[in-house]
Parts: sequence; structure tokens; C-alpha cells
Amino acid sequence: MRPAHQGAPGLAHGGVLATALDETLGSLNWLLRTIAVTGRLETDFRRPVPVGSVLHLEAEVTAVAGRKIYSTATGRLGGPEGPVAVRADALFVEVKVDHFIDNGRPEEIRVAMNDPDQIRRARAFEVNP
Ligand SMILES: CCCCCCCC(=O)SCCNC(=O)CCNC(=O)[C@H](O)C(C)(C)COP(=O)(O)OP(=O)(O)OC[C@H]1O[C@@H](n2cnc3c(N)ncnc32)[C@H](O)[C@@H]1OP(=O)(O)O
Repeated sequence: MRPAHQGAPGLAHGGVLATALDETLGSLNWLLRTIAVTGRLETDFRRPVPVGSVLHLEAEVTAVAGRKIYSTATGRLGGPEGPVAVRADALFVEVKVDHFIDNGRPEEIRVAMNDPDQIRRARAFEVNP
């Protein structure tokens, strides 16, 4: 957690923590080879997360039912064995690429399609799922 992530003095902002959980959960879609967006994100804030601390994030898919992907994520202070600071339950809903084409701006879609980092990220999951 960096100073830019601060909400209350010295502590990470809850919205930033929810974003970190959402991003971690969203990464699971790479493993499922599915395009999906967050439909629901329920977050528990169990301990304050100090600026300067490391948040260890872990996520797993708990169920898939049709287009619905249920998943859960945990953020622990300091490392994988640290105390749970935040957790989330999420529902992602599978969408077609049209979801972005119909609702997003063409400029950003073009940039994303040509972004080597996106391609590298997808390939990383191919070799190390
Ligand atoms: C490629 C990189 C992707 C990265 C993603 C990163 C994560 C994000 O931040 S995504 C951005 C935030 N999320 C969004 O903008 C999503 C906005 N919402 C939507 O576009 C739509 O509501 C969407 C696509 C989720 C669902 O709409 P639609 O495709 O019409 O499906 P819909 O029929 O309403 O729902 C499908 C199923 O999910 C269920 N469902 C949808 N939303 C919810 C919800 N909030 N709570 C519970 N159930 C829900 C429906 O009840 C339905 O269930 P069933 O099949 O059993 O009837």
C-alpha cells in the first residue's frame, strides 16, 4: 500500500482495497478463458490496512453456473500467513466481446487490442495456469 492509496490518515482507502480485490478476482477469468465482468462484489473490511504494508491477495473460483462465475478473495496483511484484513465474494457474469464494443469507446478498445502487456498477461496464464 502506497501513500497514493491512503484514505483515512495512514490507512488504505476502502475503495482502493475493493479495487484490489476486484482486480484479483477478475484475473481468474484468464484462467477460465472467459470474458466476464463484475456483476456483484461484496466486501468485508476486517482490519485496517496501513500505508506501507503489503497486502497478500488470493482468489479462487467457487462455482460456475452457466454464465455466472462465483468467486472469493482474501487479502492478508504482510504475507500468505498474515491475518485477514479484507475479503470479498463476487459474481462475475460472462459477456461477449460486444459488451465492450457496444458500451466502451473505440479508441480504448483499439489500444487494448494492441497492448502487448495484455497479450503477455494472457500468455503467462497459458504456460503457468
Ligand atoms: C477483459 C477484462 C475484464 C476485466 C473486468 C474487471 C472487473 C470489472 O471491474 S468489470 C466493470 C464493472 N462491472 C460492470 O461494468 C458490469 C455492468 N453490468 C452489466 O453490464 C450487466 O448487468 C451484466 C453483464 C453484469 C449482466 O447483464 P446481462 O448480460 O443482461 O445478464 P443478466 O441476464 O442480467 O444476468 C445473467 C445472470 O446473472 C445474474 N446477475 C447479474 N447481475 C447480478 C447481481 N448484481 N447480483 C446477482 N445476480 C446477478 C442474473 O440474475 C442472471 O442470472 P440467471 O442466469 O440465473 O437468470
